[in-house]
Amino acid sequence: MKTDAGTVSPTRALAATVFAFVSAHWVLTLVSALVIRAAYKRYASPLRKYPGPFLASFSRLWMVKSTASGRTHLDHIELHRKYGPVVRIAPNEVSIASPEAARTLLSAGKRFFKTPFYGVFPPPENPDIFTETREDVHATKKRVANVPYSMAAMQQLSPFINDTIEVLFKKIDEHIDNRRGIFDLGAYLHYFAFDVLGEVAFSRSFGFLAEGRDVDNAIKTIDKSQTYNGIVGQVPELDYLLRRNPLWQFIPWLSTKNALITRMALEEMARRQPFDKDNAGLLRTGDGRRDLMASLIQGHLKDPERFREGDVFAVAHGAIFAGSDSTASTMQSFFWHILDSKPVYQSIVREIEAAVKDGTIPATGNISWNEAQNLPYLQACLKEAMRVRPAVGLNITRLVPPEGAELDGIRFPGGVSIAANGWVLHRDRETFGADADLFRPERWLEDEENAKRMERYMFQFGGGSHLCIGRNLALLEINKVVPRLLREYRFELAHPGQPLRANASFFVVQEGLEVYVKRA
Ligand code: HEM
Repeated sequence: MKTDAGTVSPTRALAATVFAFVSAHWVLTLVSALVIRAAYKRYASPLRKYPGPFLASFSRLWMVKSTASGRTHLDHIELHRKYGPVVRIAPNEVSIASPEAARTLLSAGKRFFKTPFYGVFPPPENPDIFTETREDVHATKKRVANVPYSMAAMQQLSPFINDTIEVLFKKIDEHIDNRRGIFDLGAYLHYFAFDVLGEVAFSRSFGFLAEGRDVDNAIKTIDKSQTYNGIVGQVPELDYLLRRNPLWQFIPWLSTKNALITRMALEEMARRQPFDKDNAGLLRTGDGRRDLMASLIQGHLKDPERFREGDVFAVAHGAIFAGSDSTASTMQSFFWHILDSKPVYQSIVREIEAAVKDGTIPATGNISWNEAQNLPYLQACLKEAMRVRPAVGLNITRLVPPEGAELDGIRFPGGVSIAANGWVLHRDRETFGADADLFRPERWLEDEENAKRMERYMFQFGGGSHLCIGRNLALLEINKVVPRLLREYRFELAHPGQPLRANASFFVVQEGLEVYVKRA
């Protein structure tokens, strides 16, 4: 364009030249822009001093790739062995290996808040206790939910667990009586954990045990959804293009709206309407049992403004997602480890037999929580299984508060993400000993003081204000079913020495725990 005087303005001339260059060399321009952006991310960040994979220093691709591989827990162990205690795993994120640092990171009141990773877990429009990232809202919801999740309340749920144990034992007996050979104990423990939660949450069994299969592919659907959450959670903005995109629901195999578990939760919500003080607790059979949904409805009736109807649904429904794969994975790890080592298995069987003989545990029928606590070797094996194979395989990630913070002597700037992975933390040799990689239950029994110290650095249930709300239920369930299985049956691995197949979506979902089983 010409000026009044008929000459071209220098600015316009420059713009025209740049435009012409970009049009002619757009590939080169795009590549250069990406390189500059990557270099900026790599070098301008205060995290540049920390080592890590090259890809991770300028993009989140390393995290996406590692999560998609299903073995991110193992990747993180390798990373820390290679690079040391603080590793840069994304431009704005480091992973830490120090259990002391992790304790501070997860402590209540230190203001390390959840990252947007959690916002990807459904339903984003109505977060539950796990997915809520606003700390004040989370605290309100958790206060209400803490009541039905307390150990006292859980003890009242024992009859639900007992009923489910009976179904499991009937299936094992049928298997033995019909001489069916290899028994997929891992799958049945998975069905058991899901059915217990159906009973506990809605007074309804999902029927996995009774049918001996994944009815309606419900478990697969949850696992697929968790895989999506884990991967997309690494780049949460992508969720707007994918699951939060209105077109997503038209892709039938991706939508979870009609999944068995969601359908059941919705049916139960509808069946219990209208919520009122008289009937909220005692709905199913008039036998006085109060399930989780009933207790949450009571919480809602007490404070309808702060714990809304939608929260009742979200928390009860979320319990199935948070509590089933996690509990199943823990039991599978426990069984695999004790069966993989003949001396360990023999010690545990000896302990159970002696406990029956001296009346510590009953010879038949249910075993109570308190009775199971009197089996120290079994308890040590359980703790050790949760140490070497914690059920959560992905990182637990928190944001450093804006003013920055110190973790185990290292100062981190505000706004960066800090990741802690249980598989890494639980292998810390200073805390757990030079043989921390090994499954060795005796470490919990050798020295009481040391056992207490190790206990402080166990993260299988997370920590601080986000400590797992379902841990009492999970531990109760495990302590009721595991000693009873060990008392009544004898197991042998069908494929000795073959490790479990493990895929970390959020939880480490495991397969391959196949055994020969006979009556004790
Ligand atoms: C052995 C079984 C279980 C393990 C290993 C486990 C593990 C964990 C871990 C590590 C966290 C913290 C996650 C984080 O901060 O990112 C967590 C949180 C949570 N878990 Fe569990 N869990 C188990 C069973 C259950 C059960 C049975 C339920 C419910 C019925 C449950 C419900 C929850 C909820 C709602 C949260 C979020 C707590 C919060 O943020 O305040 N979990 N769990």
